Amino acid sequence: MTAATMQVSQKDFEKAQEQLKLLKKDPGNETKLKLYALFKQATEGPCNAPKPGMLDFVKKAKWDAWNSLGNLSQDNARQKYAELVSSLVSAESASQKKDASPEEGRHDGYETLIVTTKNNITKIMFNRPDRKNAINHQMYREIIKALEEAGKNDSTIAVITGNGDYYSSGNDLNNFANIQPGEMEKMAKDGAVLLKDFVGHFIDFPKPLIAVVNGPAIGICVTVLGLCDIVYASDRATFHSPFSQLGQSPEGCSSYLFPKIMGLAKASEMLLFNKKLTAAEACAQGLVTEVFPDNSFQKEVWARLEAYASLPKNSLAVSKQLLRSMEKEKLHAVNSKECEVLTERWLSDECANAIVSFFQKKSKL
Ligand SMILES: CCCCCC/C=C/C(=O)SCCNC(=O)CCNC(=O)[C@H](O)C(C)(C)COP(=O)(O)OP(=O)(O)OC[C@H]1O[C@@H](n2cnc3c(N)ncnc32)[C@H](O)[C@@H]1OP(=O)(O)O
Repeated sequence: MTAATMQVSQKDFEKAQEQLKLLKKDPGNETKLKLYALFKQATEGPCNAPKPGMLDFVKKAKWDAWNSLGNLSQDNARQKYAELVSSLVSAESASQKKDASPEEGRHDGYETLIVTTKNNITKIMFNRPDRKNAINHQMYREIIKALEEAGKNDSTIAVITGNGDYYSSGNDLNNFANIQPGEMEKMAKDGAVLLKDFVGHFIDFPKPLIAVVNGPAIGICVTVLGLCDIVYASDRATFHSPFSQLGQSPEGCSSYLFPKIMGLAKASEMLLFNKKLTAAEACAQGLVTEVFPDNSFQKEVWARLEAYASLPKNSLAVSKQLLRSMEKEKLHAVNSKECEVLTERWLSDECANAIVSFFQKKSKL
């Protein structure tokens, strides 16, 4: 080795020591031992320390690592140390770049959702996990936009799911907060227009629409399940539509579809008496297509959906439309009626008291 290389190597060695301190991720014990051994070899030469006792595990491991370098020269040890640090720095910066780069196929322009198209599937993921994916006004509008995009793009199927531990806790009750007395009627009317449009987009969705219910589901996100073509649920999911508890009334065409799906008595337990169903109960009553163990839920469901999404796209679309077309007009009429009734409910004392009670409970915690 020439004097010039030795100089560079010494400089690199010092730089590497500084770079090592800046690493954010622990490189792991094996690498740390290698670094330790190379550092000792580079600064002190071959191992000259007495061998530690068998039970002094840490010192023994360090000694073994240093001793294993034998007669490696100090220059070579410095060089190898610098190379190892450099590889750790490169790996960390590559993984940071990967984390920062947008998810493959991710659609722009959404704040409350993550929308992606991959493997012929457009995935619409509720993304307010810290609010249990409660649906605020912006999110209603973004879901409408995402359904419009998914209906027109090249994907074969669309999937709705939730990010985090909840599927969705339904309507964000803040949609009813901070409304001045004189603005109540406007709030109710605007809310009904938005809701009708939202549910209308589920009724008219032209391709297979699949709900992947990853956790508890409440309110509006339960009722529109009747408008989805398939509902897969984790065994951690629950289904709750506490409308009378909230002084409200059913929406999402559930007043018509739930009795058709599960029979009038079971639908009444859910929609009138706030009965919360487990995933197994919802499956037995026909609202859920199949339940999967939570620990294999994502793997099993997405493998199945990818297989479905490789089927002929146009055949699936026309068949879905055939299955739904007889009911479409009826469903739009039901949607209009439900929104009309809800407009009145939102102006009722029963509803106002329930909302106040939710916020009072929160403020007491
Ligand atoms: C255009 C309008 C259309 C309206 C359509 C009609 C729709 C009707 C419905 O959807 S009715 C259903 C409404 N939803 C609820 O009543 C659920 C209310 N939330 C809860 O009961 C609980 O938060 C919970 C059971 C979902 C979760 O309980 P827990 O595990 O104890 O978590 P937290 O309560 O601490 O939740 C964390 C954080 O999120 C806030 N949050 C959760 N859900 C909602 C919600 N739906 N609206 C507003 N905020 C919600 C919760 O308050 C916590 O906030 P904090 O950290 O305290 O600030």
